[in-house]
Amino acid sequence: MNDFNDFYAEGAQALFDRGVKEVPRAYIQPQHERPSAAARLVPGKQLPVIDLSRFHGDGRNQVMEELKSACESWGFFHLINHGFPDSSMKAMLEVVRQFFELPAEIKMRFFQKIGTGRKARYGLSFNTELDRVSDWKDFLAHPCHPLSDELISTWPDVPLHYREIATEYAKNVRALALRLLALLSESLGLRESFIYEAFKGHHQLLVINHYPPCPQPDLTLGVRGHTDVYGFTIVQHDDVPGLEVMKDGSWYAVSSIPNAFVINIGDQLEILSNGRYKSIKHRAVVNSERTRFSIVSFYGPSHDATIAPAAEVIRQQPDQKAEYREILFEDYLREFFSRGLDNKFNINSLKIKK
Ligand SMILES: O=C(O)CCC(=O)C(=O)O
Ligand SMILES: [Fe+2]
Repeated sequence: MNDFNDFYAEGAQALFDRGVKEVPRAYIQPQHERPSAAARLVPGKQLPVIDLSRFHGDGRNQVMEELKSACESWGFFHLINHGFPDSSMKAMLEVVRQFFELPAEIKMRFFQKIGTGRKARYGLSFNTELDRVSDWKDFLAHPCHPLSDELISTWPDVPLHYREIATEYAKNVRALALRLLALLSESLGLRESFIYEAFKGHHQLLVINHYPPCPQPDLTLGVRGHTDVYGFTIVQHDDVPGLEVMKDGSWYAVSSIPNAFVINIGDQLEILSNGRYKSIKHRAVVNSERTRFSIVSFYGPSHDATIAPAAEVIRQQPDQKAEYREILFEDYLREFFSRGLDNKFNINSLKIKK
């Protein structure tokens, strides 16, 4: 085994626990990807904030406009007053902390080198066989829909209340996701149930990212720049900064608002909206002081759904032409998971050439 693989198997948490003072070679990003070599970090500018409670009142039209504009320009927004129980957010973060504190041999019971989106997975990098540079993180991922005893029995049985708390969290995420689906449909001028139906059986994948402190945070990344492949993403952060969003060629650091979620548009909604809504590149940087967690729920089509630009959206556009080819979501996911993070499958391959 070369040292690349040695370090790979070890993972960021183990390196941190061992007290390494230098980031091993396998974690060092090429110059142009490093946080310090990146485009300016633009201070002050912030993601739009959408207040979900205002959809019920007088401000509805205005908030709908804000939602539309956030999805068109940023592809990202903070969501506040979302009705998601605070107790469920707190309990999830706590049980997740406990999971990552478990001894490595217990977490490794769930270890898989490559993801499929179908099985519970403890991972040390996106694709342990193909990534040329590893992420400074470890993570736990598992599907959450359709929720059944059989599905839940495939989730980690440790810590003690993990399954119970994650079940509650998954139900709350789904309830929020269904509200967002209706609002996003309406914001595109589609009937309320349009995206709900387009996603067919629906898929919901939970990914919990754990970023231990890093001795040389300028050399590595928690997650390299990527777009999310599902419909949209619902992210719960703790209070440690790290998420950065690419806009107009610059990286913007996203602040954390207590009890808010960060929502972002994924590739499938970019396709369905014929490019009106943007699946924006983002990444996570790490720091030398504090452990950071993000609890990420990907929501989107079931594997057997075919995603295509919506005819009604195309009709509203000046060119009135589909910009993307349709694709079976299973094929999209297969491409995505079969590559390393360095060579990630890209939505551009579906763009119709003019
Ligand atoms: O940790 C974060 O804030 C972002 C993680 C992320 O982008 C992802 O898991 O897709
Ligand atoms: Fe992401």
